Amino acid sequence: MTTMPSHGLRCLNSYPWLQNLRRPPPSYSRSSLSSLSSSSPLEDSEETQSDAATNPNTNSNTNNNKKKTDSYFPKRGQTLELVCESLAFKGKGLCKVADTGFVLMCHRALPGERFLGRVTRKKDNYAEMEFSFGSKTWVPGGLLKDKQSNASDYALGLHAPGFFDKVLKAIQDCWRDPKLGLSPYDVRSHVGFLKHLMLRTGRDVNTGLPELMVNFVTSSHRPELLKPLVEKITAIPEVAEVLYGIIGDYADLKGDGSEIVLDLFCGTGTIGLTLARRVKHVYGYEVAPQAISDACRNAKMNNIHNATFIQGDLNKIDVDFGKDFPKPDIIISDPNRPGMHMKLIKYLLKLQAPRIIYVSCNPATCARDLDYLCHGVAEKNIEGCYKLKSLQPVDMFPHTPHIECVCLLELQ
Ligand SMILES: C[S@@+](CC[C@H](N)C(=O)[O-])C[C@H]1O[C@@H](n2cnc3c(N)ncnc32)[C@H](O)[C@@H]1O
Repeated sequence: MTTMPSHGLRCLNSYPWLQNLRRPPPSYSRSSLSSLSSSSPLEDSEETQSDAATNPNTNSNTNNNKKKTDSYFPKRGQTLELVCESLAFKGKGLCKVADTGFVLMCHRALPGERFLGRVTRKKDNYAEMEFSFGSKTWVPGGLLKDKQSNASDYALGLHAPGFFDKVLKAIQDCWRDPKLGLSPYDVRSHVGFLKHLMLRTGRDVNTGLPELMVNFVTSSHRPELLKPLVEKITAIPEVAEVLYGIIGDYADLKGDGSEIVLDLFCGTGTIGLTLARRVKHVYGYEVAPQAISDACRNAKMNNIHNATFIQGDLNKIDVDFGKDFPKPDIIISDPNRPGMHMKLIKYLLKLQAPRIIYVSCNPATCARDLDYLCHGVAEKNIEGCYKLKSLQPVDMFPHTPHIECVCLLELQ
């Protein structure tokens, strides 16, 4: 976990009053996936690779008995022409060398793409590669002569250029202005302010219009320094957010301000706060003290007075948990990658709130927890009592294998 703050700009079309929310950077909101079991897709994909590598379908039987020549096994650093056949674990492209059928795993390759790649890592039976997308005129110097006529065949380019351009241009036009006092962060000296700019895209599900989320990661909490940049960006109409819209729809609030919302793993409180004006009270739980203080600050900045944020470890709840708040009508749960602890699952099954909105960045633990909530835990003699009513994946991390899912569970 890092204490590095980030400054997330949320300009929500449907919540024009809520302009100042902060959200933790991914490094502290999403811990690493540690719970892969032995039957994980990782192992499956490695088996597939090694089978395919020793039995490439282009050469099958005859080659099984024949010793592979040296040229069959790519060397580290070698550049090869590849075709991506399918996606494997973590979204890596399962690719084959065009001539020999040798299998390689490649970050960011998509099925159907033909491209040039360089071998970065070799294991016993397969290799990993990386490749850089660029304009179609990009071909490594040494290969330019040979490949020039085919260069237009290669699928290159990470995202449609131009989509982020307006935001990038607005930021580039002003961040170097000495009057603003902004400096780039230096990783060696740890001096400077601006670390990363994260741009994420989505589409309004109703209108189909593009939307952008802009996240500044900085070395210290100095929102006043970012103000001129934020003002520039908020003038761009596509900067908006869909996740909160889906959660709002799933919450299906009565609108009479009578409901209690429990926001578990609330982080900086963004989800609960988007609902707060239409409910009686929001209670947020979160383990990180700095996130709790950000949540309180977010509430204050947005003049929200019916939200209470409580610091506590949801993996260590005991019989007293729940005494600080009335029975909720709606529970939001947005755990990090390991998902919910069994103690919390048991608590939720006992509490029986009418509706749970489960937000997850890890489909594996999301599926596990939904299964527990719906079907119970047989080995612990616990019965499930929820029904999955709806599930909406949101592409919060375009061009990566990661996906955010919003799930609506209703008490049966
Ligand atoms: C995916 S983020 C949720 C972000 C949040 N919805 C927001 O808007 O900022 C998960 C959050 O769970 C918190 N967390 C992780 N483990 C926890 C635990 N055992 N108990 C309580 N909170 C925890 C993390 O610190 C992080 O803020």
